[in-house]
Amino acid sequence: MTTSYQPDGMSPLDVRDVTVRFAGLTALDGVSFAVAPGTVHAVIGPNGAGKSTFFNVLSGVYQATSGSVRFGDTELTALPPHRVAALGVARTFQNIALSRHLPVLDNLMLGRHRLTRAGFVSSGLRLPWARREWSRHRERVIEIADFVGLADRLATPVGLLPYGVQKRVELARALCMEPRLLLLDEPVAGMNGGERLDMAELIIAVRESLGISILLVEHDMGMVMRLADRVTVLDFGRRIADGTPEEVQADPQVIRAYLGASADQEDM
Ligand SMILES: Nc1ncnc2c1ncn2[C@@H]1O[C@H](COP(=O)(O)OP(=O)(O)OP(=O)(O)O)[C@@H](O)[C@H]1O
Repeated sequence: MTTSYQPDGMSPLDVRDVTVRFAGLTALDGVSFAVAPGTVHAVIGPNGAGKSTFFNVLSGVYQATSGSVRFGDTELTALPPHRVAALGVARTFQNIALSRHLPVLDNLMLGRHRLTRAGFVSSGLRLPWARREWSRHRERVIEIADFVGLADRLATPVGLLPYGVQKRVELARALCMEPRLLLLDEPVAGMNGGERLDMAELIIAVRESLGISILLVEHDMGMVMRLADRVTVLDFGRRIADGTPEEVQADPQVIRAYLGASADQEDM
């Protein structure tokens, strides 16, 4: 399971030998793995393992010290965040990054911005073509809101919604970018049990109905085991395992590094 990396030639994402160093600290150390199209791939590991650093490299926020990340035919590592987004890589954040005072609909329309011709948000809808474009995008946004179960919340300011519903709005906003790859950073953090199950169902629906590949960083192991087709495990910046949830769960190195760490914490 932890044998050296073999490119399969058809992955939407090929990560090869990615290393990230910050002034003397190696946050990622030669990490390689592949995300197969239309799958949910989880990246897990104890605190400080390098998961967020990896997401930041993928979305263009950090530059890798060395290595390559190919999305289809495109090398992502040298691109700034807006260019990565333009290729169809959308991201949600650990902490909700929405405009709390704006209604759900407006937040979702902002997610559409990169797909517009001249930016209807800034053009103020003065021109007829801008109005037509706005209507077309609004229709699609309403479809997406319906898909994620937000159709009756479109006029509500985001800040007034329960936390679990706000996380749903964030996912919907990412979908409004019509991504090919969705990066979900701890999508159920801070949620109660019912909200977690709802979010798990929604993530499965996104994969099955929309065929979008999903890369997931998540601490909730139950969630990872339920959702992921494949799991990559990091520890101190190194890949220590890569396989199906069952394979990874049974891997002694993973038990020691990750599950062992949480068992220690429970004992404390
Ligand atoms: N901008 C930065 N400058 C310096 N060190 C950093 C920076 N970002 C991350 N690190 C360090 O890199 C290592 C990996 O951190 P990272 O946040 O990627 O881990 P993580 O697996 O996401 O952890 P957590 O589960 O706690 O979010 C840590 O030692 C962290 O302190």
